[in-house]
Order: sequence, then C-alpha cells, then structure tokens
Amino acid sequence: MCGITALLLADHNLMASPELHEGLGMLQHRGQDAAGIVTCGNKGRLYQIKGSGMVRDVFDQPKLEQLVGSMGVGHVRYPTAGSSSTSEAQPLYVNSPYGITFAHNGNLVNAAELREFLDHEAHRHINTDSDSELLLNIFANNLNKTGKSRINEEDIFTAIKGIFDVCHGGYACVAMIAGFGIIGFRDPHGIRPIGFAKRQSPKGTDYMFASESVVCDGCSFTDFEDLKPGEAVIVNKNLTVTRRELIPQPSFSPCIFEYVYFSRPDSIIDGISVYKCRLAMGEALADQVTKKLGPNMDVDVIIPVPDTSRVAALQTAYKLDITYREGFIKNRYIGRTFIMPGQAMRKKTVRRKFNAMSLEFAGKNVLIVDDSIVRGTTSREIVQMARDAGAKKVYLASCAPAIRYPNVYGIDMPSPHELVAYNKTEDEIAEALGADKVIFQTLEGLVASCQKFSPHIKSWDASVFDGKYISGNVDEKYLKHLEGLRADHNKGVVEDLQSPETLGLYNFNLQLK
Ligand SMILES: O=P(O)(O)OC[C@H]1O[C@H](OP(=O)(O)OP(=O)(O)O)[C@H](O)[C@@H]1O
Ligand SMILES: NC(=O)CC[C@H](N)C(=O)O
Ligand SMILES: [Mg+2]
Repeated sequence: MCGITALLLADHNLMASPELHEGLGMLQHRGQDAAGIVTCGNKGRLYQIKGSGMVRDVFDQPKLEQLVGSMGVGHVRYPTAGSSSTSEAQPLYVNSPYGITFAHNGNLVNAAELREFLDHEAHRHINTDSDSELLLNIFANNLNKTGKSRINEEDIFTAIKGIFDVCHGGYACVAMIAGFGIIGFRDPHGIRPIGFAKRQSPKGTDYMFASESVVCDGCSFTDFEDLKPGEAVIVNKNLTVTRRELIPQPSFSPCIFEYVYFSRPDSIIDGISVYKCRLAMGEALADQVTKKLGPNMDVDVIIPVPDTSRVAALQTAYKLDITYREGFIKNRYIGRTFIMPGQAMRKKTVRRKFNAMSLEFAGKNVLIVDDSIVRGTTSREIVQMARDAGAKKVYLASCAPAIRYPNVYGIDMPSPHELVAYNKTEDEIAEALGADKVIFQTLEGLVASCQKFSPHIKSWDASVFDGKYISGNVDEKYLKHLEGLRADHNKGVVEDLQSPETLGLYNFNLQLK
C-alpha cells in the first residue's frame, strides 16, 4: 500500500510543499520505504525531492524550502513491484508530453503486457521495474496522441479512459501536468482508495487529493468526497474542477483489508468510518470466541497487539465482559513491521518493538487479539513473549479470517507459501504459532462488519481470504510468475542484480547528503 496526495492552492504566491509534507506524514503508515514530493512553480518548472526512507529521513526544512510552487504531488512507498531502490521512489516524471509527474497506489496485474506495448508499439523508454512507471507512460502516450501543443480537460479524460481500457489491477493515482493543474483518478473497480476535499482561502478555493480523509482533515480541508470507481477529477490552475465517471457500469469492489489493517482508524473511506468497522469486527470476533471456547471460557484477560488491533480488541473485551489490558508495550519509534521489506528485518523488528509486562500475564489465561495474522511473524513472537512473561494459556484471535491467498492489488503478499495459514487447518496454525488455540473471524463476519455501514457497497475485494480476484488477468500462471518475482527469497536476488546502478536517472539521492 502506498500513500498519495496532491495539492493546488488558490494563491499562486504560496508554497504547497509544507502541507504536502504534512500530508505525507499522515500517510506514513501506508509506506515506509521511500517518500517524495514534486512541486510546480509559476513558470511551469518542476522541483523534486525524493529518496529512500521515511518522510522524516527524506525531508528537512531547507529541502522543503527548495520545493517552490503552489501545486504539487506527494507519495510514500511500500513497493509491490520492482525493487525498493531509490530510483523507483515516487512521484515519477516524464517530460514528454507536457511535463507529467505521477504517484500511484496499487499494483497492475498486466505489467508484462504493458511493458511490451510501450516498448514495441509506443516506443517509450522504461527505466525501472516499477509498474507505476508503466501507468505513467501509458498516460503520457495517450496524451501524446492529441498532437496538440496545449491540452484541455477533454483530452485528459480521453487519456485516462485509455488507461482504464488497458491497465488491469488496483490503482488510485494523482498526477500533475506542469502549468496546467492536478488530477486524481481511481481504477474501474475502485480497489484502492482516493478522495478529494476543498478549503476556502482569501484567493479562492484550495483543493487536495489524498488516499485517506485523515490527511484532508489534518490540513483543515472539508467536504471530503471519495472518487468513484472509474472516475477522474481534474483541478486546473484557474481552480475549475471537472469530474467525470468514465466507465458506464463500474463494478465497485473496494479492498476490505483497508478496513482491517491499512487505513488509519480516524479515516472515512468510501463513506465508512474505519474506526466503526473495527469496533464491529471486534464484536463479531467476540461471537467466534464464544463459539470456539464456549460461553464459560477460561479467559482471564484480553490483550491487544498494538497498534492496529486495539480498537477491535477493546470491543471484543467489552462484548465478552472480560478485562482488557495493555500487556504489550510498543516502542513508539519503530514503524509498522508488516510493510517492511524482507522477513529477516520483519522478524528482528517485532522482537525489538514489543515488551510484555509480566504483571499482566503471570499466571493468567490470556486471549491475545490481533487485526490479522499474515506471515505469522508478529504472532509467533508475541505468543512466545506472553509465555515467557508467565501466561498459563495463550489463545490468539484474529479480527480477519485466515489469509491463504496472495494479494495482487497493492499489498506485498505475493507468495501463498509465506502465509502461515496456507494449506493449514486452524489446529495446525495454532501449533505453528505456539498458541493453545487460534480463533479467526469468519469472512461473513468481516464483510458484515463493514457492510452494515455501507449498504451501497455490494462487493469487496477480499481476495486474500477467498482467492477471488475481481480484475481479469489473474490466473495460476500469473500468480506463479508473481511469486517468482517477489517472494521474499527471490526479492533479494532481483535487488542484488540491480545493484549498484540503482541511483536513478536524476541522482536525486545525491542531493540528500
Ligand atoms: O502476521 P504478520 O505477517 O506479522 O502480519 C500481521 C501483523 O502485522 C501488522 O502489524 P504492524 O506492526 O505492521 O502494524 P501496526 O503497528 O499498525 O499493528 C498487523 O497489525 C499484524 O499485527
Ligand atoms: N503499495 C503500492 O501501492 C505500490 C505502488 C507501486 N506498485 C510500487 O511498487 O511502487
Ligand atoms: Mg499489528
């Protein structure tokens, strides 16, 4: 999952970079590998700072001051294609036509086909293994077909419709055309989230796009609206907003994992409060716990795995009328582990990140609640820590069902063999994690927890739970190919091969020193 944002200020004498930077800080939980901002000055010149690491590693005050201009785009990255090399940090840029910068959240499932088309037919040079570079070049190629020296909104809508026709997978995108304005669009299934909001200022209305509403809230924008599946919104530098649904009958299937784990609880995505969904997941989980452990269960205390499971775990405890306690203390300076690259780093980090307080575990039967169990990295360590802290019995409950299938739409889970639940029964999973029992949410329970707040959403991308992929182009052959490219044990090999020429065309990382 990546985070994207774009901002256009009504007052052309102000700078967009400070708020883009703040916005990226609020999206940090969506990507920790790289961050970047590109702004556009009044003469149509672009200014870029991007590099590997967290937002705080890439930017400082002097750098932000170099990013002049009242409009810009920003990105935080969690790679799902290519490598974590700095050369694939976003936003990406092509000078022809018109000077386009681009930021993408999601993943394409027909990247190989697009790459071939761009090479053989469009004759566009692709410099990295990033699928986002392909999306950008399809957009550029479509815009180029106008043959015009200056384009208008119609041309942009036609170019985006052209993307929808050929690019399959999950994609929420923002773009900026130099001297023209900013654009947001969302794939025809609306798998990945994006919305936009406005703010009155003395010179007119400012506009902001963001992956999550929390960014717009935090920057005092109001009237946040999600983009519809297959919709594009253009805000030009004269502050005219034009929006169009480019797919007549889109099939809306937003990613349900946004509600389980990815999004911040204080975001409203597609009209649904993530916080409320997590409370509902906690309640539904309580029913499963009762079913599996019986109404007279021997659980003394419920303990969440910080951070994401807290909201749901509290509600599970409330519904079961069992004491809730924060037994694991998390080091607040260590980021999310699931989105870190490589199993070795994830494992090491989990161990350093948590500390179990014996006074909450010693001599007790504990029910540990997490939002999801994916590779089992967290659960394995947590269960052991609970035992080391003196727990008698350790039950483990997950607010999401067992994850048994890869994700292909922007979450880096490319290999079923890395998933702890793959090909295992619940008892086998419990054994693998060292728990006395594991209890999973049912898929019906999860869907109902989100659906109750969103009767307008009839279908969800729940592919990691049920193996049903909404877009075309996902078959056994593709899944094998993806696993070959991106499974943890292969990723290292690919990255080594690319090294050391991963500096990127503009050597932007040299500016960072
Ligand atoms: O089974 P695993 O492969 O370990 O993945 C699942 C765990 O990873 C996530 O936590 P993370 O530390 O990324 O973020 P959080 O602090 O938001 O909970 C998630 O909340 C689970 O705890
Ligand atoms: N997680 C994402 O959204 C990743 C975007 C894009 N596929 C990349 O790897 O950069
Ligand atoms: Mg967690």
